[in-house]
Amino acid sequence: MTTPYGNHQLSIYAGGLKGRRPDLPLRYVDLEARARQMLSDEAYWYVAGGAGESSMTANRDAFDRYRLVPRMLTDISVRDLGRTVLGKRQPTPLMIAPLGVQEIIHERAELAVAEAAAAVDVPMILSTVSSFALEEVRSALGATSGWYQLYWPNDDALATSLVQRAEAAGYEAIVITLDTKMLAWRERDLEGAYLPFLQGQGLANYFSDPVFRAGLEQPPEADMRAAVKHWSNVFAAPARTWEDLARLRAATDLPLVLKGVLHPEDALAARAAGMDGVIVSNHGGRQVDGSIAAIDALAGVVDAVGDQIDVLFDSGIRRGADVLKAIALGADAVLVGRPYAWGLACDGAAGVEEVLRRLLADTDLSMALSGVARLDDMSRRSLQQPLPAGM
Ligand SMILES: Cc1cc2nc3c(=O)[nH]c(=O)nc-3n(C[C@H](O)[C@H](O)[C@H](O)COP(=O)(O)O)c2cc1C
Ligand SMILES: CCCCC(=O)C(=O)O
Repeated sequence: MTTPYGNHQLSIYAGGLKGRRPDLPLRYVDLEARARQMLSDEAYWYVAGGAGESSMTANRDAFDRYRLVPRMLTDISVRDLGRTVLGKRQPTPLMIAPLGVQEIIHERAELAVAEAAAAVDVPMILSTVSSFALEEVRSALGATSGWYQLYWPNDDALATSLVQRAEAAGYEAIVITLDTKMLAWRERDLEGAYLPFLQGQGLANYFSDPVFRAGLEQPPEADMRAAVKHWSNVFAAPARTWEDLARLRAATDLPLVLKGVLHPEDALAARAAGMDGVIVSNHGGRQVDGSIAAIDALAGVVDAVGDQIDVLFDSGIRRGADVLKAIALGADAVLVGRPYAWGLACDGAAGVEEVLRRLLADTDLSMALSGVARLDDMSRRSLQQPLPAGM
């Protein structure tokens, strides 16, 4: 994608102003506040909350300790935000992060997000715990790429079924999320006694799966409680170790990407297990509170495996400079999470689309004003070493 709002000051401001609607504030904090008005307290806190506050806050504070060092008098009149991910060129560095159970945010949930992703041609990673079945969401994406995020169930036949359904539907890669063998101690959700899955929300992929259904005495439509109980038994497998990846590797020809990698040695283990990529992420501070800020883990993982497998990044991307910093440190692409959830809450597909367009415009302008014309030319030379905490 080149120059979303052109090069002339008037067209840049006209482009930005076009999107300036009272129901979709421009600043992140205002957007989140507006979304909060649209949501129940429980749903808002489910999205906004973490496991405690420490790692969520650290994700943002750490970004501020990396500083761009702009260069002057380079030709930035024609720009390219494109990146190559898993061997395929995409027009922007953004991908849609898998966020589960989106029906608590908007009734059209992942279908609305898929339409927005298609409008901006940003590939979407669909969660296993989605509110619409993976086949329907794939259709809503049109020609835009989709990846399928697997919560690796405690039943090999179900895992194989989900992965093969994703492959048949046209998803181009499988993301295996490793950091959620169980949900963390999340005080906000515990306070509200809130777990939407227990009402059957976010379980469309399971309820439509023949292997899952075969494990039930009655279909979910006839006995929801039993179906939810079965889901909680099969959702995850705490005993799984690196050796088990071989069975998933054998179940599909699609590229496999591990999400939730923070330690360079885990990145090396991923490569040794034949994985095609990793996503450096602390799940937006929702799992191990007190874990390293995700951006602080990125350089170590890139240095360990970045020349051999793809390294993606999420957890704390809010504005253009964040995208640039992650790419400069060596990420091939970045996943956008909570910001699009707020766009979805405020205005469905149109809200998500607008949030993505604004983030791209900011990324384009910040890149250009840093003196870089092609995102592929961002490197650690554009960054100051991180400042010590508290500076
Ligand atoms: C409401 C919500 C639901 C999420 N659900 C999933 C999920 O189903 N699968 C997954 O791999 N990650 C899930 N995540 C984590 C995101 O994919 C991503 O790692 C995180 O949102 C990044 O942090 P940020 O949104 O603060 O940038 C979820 C995050 C949120 C906020
Ligand atoms: C049981 C799946 C949880 C979804 C998720 O990953 C999250 O809420 O962070």
